[in-house]
Amino acid sequence: MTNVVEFKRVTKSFKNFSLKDVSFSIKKGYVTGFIGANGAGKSTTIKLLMNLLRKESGEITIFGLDQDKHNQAIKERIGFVYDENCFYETLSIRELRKIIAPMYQNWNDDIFYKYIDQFQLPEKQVIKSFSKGMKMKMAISFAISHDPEFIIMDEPTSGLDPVFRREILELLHDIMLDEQKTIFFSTHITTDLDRIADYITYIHGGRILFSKERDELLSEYGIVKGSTDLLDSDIEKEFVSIRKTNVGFEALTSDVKKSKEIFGHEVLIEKPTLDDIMYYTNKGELTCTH
Ligand SMILES: Nc1ncnc2c1ncn2[C@@H]1O[C@H](COP(=O)(O)OP(=O)(O)OP(=O)(O)O)[C@@H](O)[C@H]1O
Repeated sequence: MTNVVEFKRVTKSFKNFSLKDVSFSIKKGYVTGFIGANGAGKSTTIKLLMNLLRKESGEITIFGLDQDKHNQAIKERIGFVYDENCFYETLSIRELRKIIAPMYQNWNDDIFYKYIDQFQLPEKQVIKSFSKGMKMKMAISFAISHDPEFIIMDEPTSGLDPVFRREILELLHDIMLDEQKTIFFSTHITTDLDRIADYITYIHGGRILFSKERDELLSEYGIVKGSTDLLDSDIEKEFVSIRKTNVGFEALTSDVKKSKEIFGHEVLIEKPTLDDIMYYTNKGELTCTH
């Protein structure tokens, strides 16, 4: 399987935060959801990917090309949607199109107007009068009209109501009907990923905790529930993290098979949600590092 992106041991430090040896890849032809808590390093990673920030060490290749040597050629093939609106707000869509379209060799007005019409965006109205949802739809329309093969989005659904979110996810779904396209997007809303993501990359405290196929992740991990009498210190080490209450324990395992071997039918093992995996993994990390 081809990788569109490879991060190899990338580091970047700010005064109070650093990305530490970040390595992961993004598979061609799939949707990868990028999850992590507030301040985990998602936007920083995306800015590094877009070459908007300089890395301190490591290597980033996109389409097999070195990011620094082929910056312009790479940008032609990427559509980028950023969470903060960087469009000039006193312009209208029509005026902005005149500025943005000539920047791309492959700009395609048929694609652009298809989405402007589909989203019912007013072409002549100033952008500052748009709602958050309209701005996001507009940003996506601009980002995909040069027919990019790789689309990167920083929190495209954040702050949008469920109807807008569903529309954005349907648009992403449409884009993915072309099997050559790849999407990488960050989000806090893990239920959005249930609808669309094939792979999940999880960042926590500037480190990638896992980057895996979603179905594989959800079948390897499980929530184990049982009586605390079943636990001892060795068994507890088998879990990512554990929560004890006065009625028993609840824990996340990253190896359902092994938990079944250990406990047999004495526990209940449930399928986790991505939120469960994030919650228990965060908890485990905190237990290990503090
Ligand atoms: N230019 C900068 N200078 C100093 N610190 C920065 C800078 N950019 C980001 N940071 C810090 O790096 C950390 C990670 O920020 P980042 O925006 O990557 O997180 P995030 O995962 O995208 O969070 P959120 O989900 O809240 O948007 C934060 O603590 C932030 O304050």
